[in-house]
Amino acid sequence: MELLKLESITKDYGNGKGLFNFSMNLNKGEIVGLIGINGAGKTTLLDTVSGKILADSGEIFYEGEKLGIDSKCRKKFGISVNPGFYDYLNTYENLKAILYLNGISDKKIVNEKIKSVLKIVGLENVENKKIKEFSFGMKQRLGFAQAILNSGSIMLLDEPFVGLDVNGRNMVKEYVKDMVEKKQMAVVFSDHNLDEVKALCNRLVVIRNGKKIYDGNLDIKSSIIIKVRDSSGIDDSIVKKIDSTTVEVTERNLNDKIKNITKITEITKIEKVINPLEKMLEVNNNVENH
Ligand SMILES: Nc1ncnc2c1ncn2[C@@H]1O[C@H](COP(=O)(O)OP(=O)(O)OP(=O)(O)O)[C@@H](O)[C@H]1O
Repeated sequence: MELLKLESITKDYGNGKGLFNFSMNLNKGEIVGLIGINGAGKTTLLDTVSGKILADSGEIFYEGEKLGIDSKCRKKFGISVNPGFYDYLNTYENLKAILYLNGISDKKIVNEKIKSVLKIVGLENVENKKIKEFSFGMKQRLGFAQAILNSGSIMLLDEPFVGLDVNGRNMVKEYVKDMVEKKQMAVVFSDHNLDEVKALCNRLVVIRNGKKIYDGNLDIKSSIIIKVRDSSGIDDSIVKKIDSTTVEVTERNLNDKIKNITKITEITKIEKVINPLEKMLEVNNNVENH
């Protein structure tokens, strides 16, 4: 079932930076990995959806209902991004503030919820520690605790694994998988690391220069670049012709395709294997560095 639909969201910061005509949907039970290099637009996308920043144009629908693009609307579907902290307050007080903002003030309930979430994120021993004394990894854990307390049917996590040790990363993965399965919620999380993303998500969205360049499953076949004597006679439906002596062949049914090519022309060299996702991120890198 579709929970969220984004239609042509644009947030233009100028100089080609921001988010451009970004559309996607989000269904119950999905864990979407949002991947892109630094500056690709991941945070802008998550902040636009959460209402932290205001988009220039576009539409957001929640369960088919059209919402405005101002932040107040988001409250109704309990979305969470890693929020900021009050540095001079301690762990308990920071989480209490989140619960108060969500209308939960009963002392007993507040206490129970905070104790339970601190146990999940492994911060139960630093309940009274001020955030200004926290390490980066501890802040990431606290950010995840805040996301848990804030989350309703959708959870948005901006680079939740950065700065976390192996235990911390596993804690986030296990919690997310468990919640999505039990509560049928939907999660979108961003990261640069393809392996980390693949280990958690069941759908992948790749963003480059503020635009969506891939949206689909993880089962993306690598392709192989083959140098041939002459590509002119090769059927376009079998391979992708790059130039007169180079073709790109996807790994699926590779042997059959190679047999077909060798019937028509001579293969002179098999050059390299390309993982399309890595290629997308590499190209992105080059573009961003210009
Ligand atoms: N308030 C702003 N004003 C102007 N430009 C901005 C603003 N916020 C972000 N940008 C620019 O928009 C682009 C996208 O930024 P964003 O933070 O969404 O990228 P990101 O994919 O989350 O990057 P990272 O992986 O480094 O967190 C970047 O080039 C960034 O410098």
